[in-house]
Amino acid sequence: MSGTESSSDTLTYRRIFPEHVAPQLEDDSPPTAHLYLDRRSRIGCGHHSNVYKASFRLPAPLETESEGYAAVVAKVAVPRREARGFLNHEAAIYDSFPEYLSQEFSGYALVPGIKFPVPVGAVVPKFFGYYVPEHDGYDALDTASPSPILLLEECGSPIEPQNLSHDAKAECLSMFFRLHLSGYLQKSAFKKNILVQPGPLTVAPHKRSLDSPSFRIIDFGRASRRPAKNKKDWLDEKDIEVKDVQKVLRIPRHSMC
Ligand SMILES: Nc1ncnc2c1ncn2[C@@H]1O[C@H](COP(=O)(O)OP(=O)(O)OP(=O)(O)O)[C@@H](O)[C@H]1O
Repeated sequence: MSGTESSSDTLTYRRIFPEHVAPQLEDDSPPTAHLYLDRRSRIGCGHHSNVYKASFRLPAPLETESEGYAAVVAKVAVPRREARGFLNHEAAIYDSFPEYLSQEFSGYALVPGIKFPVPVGAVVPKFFGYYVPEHDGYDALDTASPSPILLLEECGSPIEPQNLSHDAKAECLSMFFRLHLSGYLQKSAFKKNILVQPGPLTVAPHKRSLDSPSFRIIDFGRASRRPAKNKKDWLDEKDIEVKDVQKVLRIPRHSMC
């Protein structure tokens, strides 16, 4: 992959995750994608990273039927070892997520703690890969080198809990239940880590609208996976996370069963 900061500034990166090796092109060259990144397109920042809107041109014909562009966000770590560590960990978590966690609306289901069926669908952004600068002996934690890049689906802006309907809050909470059921704790329950964007309308004209909001949980730099043994601590942490999310969403305790 090559990354462009300005028209005259191109860097080459290689994909670490997903690990699978794409088939070589006929002339034996590796497939190449292009990321068009402009520092002026920053849309978010946290304690450990900056997040930019970017355009990602996929290699053809390997990743898609035809060559195409995807609107993505590029998350890069600030120059601190700890931040690089978080980004590495987050990339491994995204790489391990089952595919259904990033698939759009897929129906209704009963989830623990909620008495009525809730919509189930994507919980996390789609993962477009984790890339490191291409040079010998590259050390992702060495802050003298450019940061690796985590490429994700763009998922809107942070929620404002006071503006959310009852149903929307139930949907956000149920996303955390689905994440937990899939074996993950996010461990950073803040409103800035739940994003909302216009979602697909189920009735004509089927365009995207905030009348049908679409939510995603982001920021998995501190996330943990359910251990095979000694699950007690994990289950306790899960209960704490549910309470934290309820607080963030301003859901009164007595409304849960
Ligand atoms: N997939 C995305 N789509 C749209 N905006 C995003 C996305 N990911 C991150 N952002 C924006 O960037 C901000 C910072 O991202 P994030 O919370 O992942 O950074 P961080 O540095 O890991 O956070 P922390 O402060 O918890 O260390 C988010 O609050 C959000 O506004």
